[in-house]
Amino acid sequence: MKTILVAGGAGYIGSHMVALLVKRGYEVVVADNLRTGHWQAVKGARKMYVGDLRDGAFLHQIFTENKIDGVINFAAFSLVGESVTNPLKYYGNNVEGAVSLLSAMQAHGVDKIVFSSTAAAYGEPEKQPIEEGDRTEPTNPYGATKLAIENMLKWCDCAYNIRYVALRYFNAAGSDTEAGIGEDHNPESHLIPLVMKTALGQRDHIGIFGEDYPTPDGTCVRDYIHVKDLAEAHLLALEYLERGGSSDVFNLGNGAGYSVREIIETARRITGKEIKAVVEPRRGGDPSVLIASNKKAAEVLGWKPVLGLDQIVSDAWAWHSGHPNGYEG
Ligand SMILES: NC(=O)c1ccc[n+]([C@@H]2O[C@H](COP(=O)([O-])OP(=O)(O)OC[C@H]3O[C@@H](n4cnc5c(N)ncnc54)[C@H](O)[C@@H]3O)[C@@H](O)[C@H]2O)c1
Ligand SMILES: O=c1ccn([C@@H]2O[C@H](COP(=O)(O)OP(=O)(O)O[C@H]3O[C@H](CO)[C@@H](O)[C@H](O)[C@H]3O)[C@@H](O)[C@H]2O)c(=O)[nH]1
Repeated sequence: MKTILVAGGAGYIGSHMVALLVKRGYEVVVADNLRTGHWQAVKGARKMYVGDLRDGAFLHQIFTENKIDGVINFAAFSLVGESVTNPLKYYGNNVEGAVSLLSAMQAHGVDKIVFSSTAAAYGEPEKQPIEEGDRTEPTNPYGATKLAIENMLKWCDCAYNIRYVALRYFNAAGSDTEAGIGEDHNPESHLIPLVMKTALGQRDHIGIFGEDYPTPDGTCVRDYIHVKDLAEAHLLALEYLERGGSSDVFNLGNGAGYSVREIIETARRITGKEIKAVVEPRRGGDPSVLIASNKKAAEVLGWKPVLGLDQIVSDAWAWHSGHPNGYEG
């Protein structure tokens, strides 16, 4: 049985990864400092280590006590706006955490890593759908830290033969209703959970950040991808590396775009709630359209997302209506 270290496994996407790995018969070891994660989200892991990736002694203990076959790294700060006002917090956590993790892998002879990158690595896209070879020019420090780590991974492959898959996610959403886990960020900044909180009556309205974009209804268009489809892609990436696959970068998105207004309409239909929406000014740094080409992930990894927008919204609604206070109750 293979043992996988999931760094950031108590977070939103990481906890869904843990649940899938356990379901598919992997032994799972989690490392998380619980800064934004929740211990209650970690289901079925063999061990959970609470500590910081930047702490070399902490990682040395994990790699000494467990025979780790591969690593998946979700641990990062990921609030775009905060990264603009406090870039050192982002370089300090995201890049230093990755340096420390790769150093421990090198020291302990672990040679496979799957890394959470982001569509923010592209910045303002040159064309739609976005392909992996397109220009990468992040427009905020968050995206820049992820791109810096992708570059670092390239050099670590050359120097230490640590092979990697970097996965550039588009907009993750939804939940695993069977495992009883979901999205619980504080503060929450993502559109779908905020729409759910509005449907629950926890917020008076959802703000629509700008309606003067060059899109069909004037609101921003994004590619929403179910967190369970994301987790499946990581598993395929891990299996690809286990087969000897060479280091590479893949987009993970549905390949379809929905506007902010379309998301709110879908949520009204699925929840049966009114969901008041108010147009507000644009949020700085938002590209008008981000849609993934997922062709490369299909061809090389054999990944095909199967859960569309209705499933994403209904699973998000199941989680939020069943856990109105997140993991706290
Ligand atoms: N949510 C999205 O739509 C989205 C899109 C693109 C990329 N991503 C990336 O996916 C990853 C997971 O995102 P998420 O939404 O699940 O975030 P999250 O904040 O819920 O999860 C991150 C986890 O990492 C832990 N962590 C952070 N820094 C750490 C450190 N130094 N040491 C140990 N643990 C640490 C946190 O406590 C948390 O449990 C992140 O790397 C994020 O940048 C997310
Ligand atoms: O209250 C809100 C919140 C968001 N939006 C809009 O909804 C869209 C989606 O926003 P959000 O859910 O915050 O996601 P993004 O800003 O698109 O960023 C996500 O998706 C990116 C890739 O597409 C990743 O890089 C980021 O990590 C991830 O947070 C954007 O157009 C926002 O302007 C609103 O109109 N009102």
